[in-house]
Amino acid sequence: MTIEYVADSKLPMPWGTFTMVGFEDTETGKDHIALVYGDVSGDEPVLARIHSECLTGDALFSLRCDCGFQLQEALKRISEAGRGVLLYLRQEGRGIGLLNKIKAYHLQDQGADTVEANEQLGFAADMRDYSMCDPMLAHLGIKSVNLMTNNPRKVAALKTYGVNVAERVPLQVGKNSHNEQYLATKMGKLGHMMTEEHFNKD
Ligand SMILES: Nc1nc2c(ncn2[C@@H]2O[C@H](COP(=O)(O)OP(=O)(O)OP(=O)(O)O)[C@@H](O)[C@H]2O)c(=O)[nH]1
Ligand SMILES: [Zn+2]
Repeated sequence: MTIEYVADSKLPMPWGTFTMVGFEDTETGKDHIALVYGDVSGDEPVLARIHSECLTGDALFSLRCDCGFQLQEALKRISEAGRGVLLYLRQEGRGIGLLNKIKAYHLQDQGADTVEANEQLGFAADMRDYSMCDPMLAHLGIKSVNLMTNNPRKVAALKTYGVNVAERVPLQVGKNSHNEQYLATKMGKLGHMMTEEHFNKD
């Protein structure tokens, strides 16, 4: 994995003006971005979201998942905290790509759950790679993070790639009648930590 900084610019958003930093993985040609808010230098852990691309949820308002809601909530919390970072990783569909995710959704329309659908297509339940995160954070001068996620396996994977996760911060938003089953499968089969009380509060 070779991550190279390419360019940065301002990105005004509804929650404030972030700095968008573009990186390229020169081995795969994939691009990834960091959205940085405030001063993220120093020893104090930085509030962070490591978000995997979900075109349908993040950009197209899909209610099949919770991704878009989590993206917005994370950006809002970062701006409220005054400092933070969101890494937006281009690994759509837990790493299987957009077209395979549509195939997986088709299987889910016929009754499979999110894990079974991946398996029926010949993929593991989660094909994501987090090796780009530590070099991206290092480039930004971030030493440790308080990570917004419900996924303890993501925390464990990040630690094996050298990311210093000081704390896991729950990020439960966006539950609706279309994604109830999907969220239940994430809890039952993928180990996500979510509680009814948390959803009720959001
Ligand atoms: N293969 C597949 N990918 C999906 C599906 N629904 C969402 N995704 C992808 O899942 C990724 C987000 O992962 P999630 O499992 O929702 O959540 P997480 O990032 O592991 O955990 P959190 O940090 O708590 O959000 C994005 O890349 C989505 O495109 C699905 O049904 N099948
Ligand atoms: Zn999604």
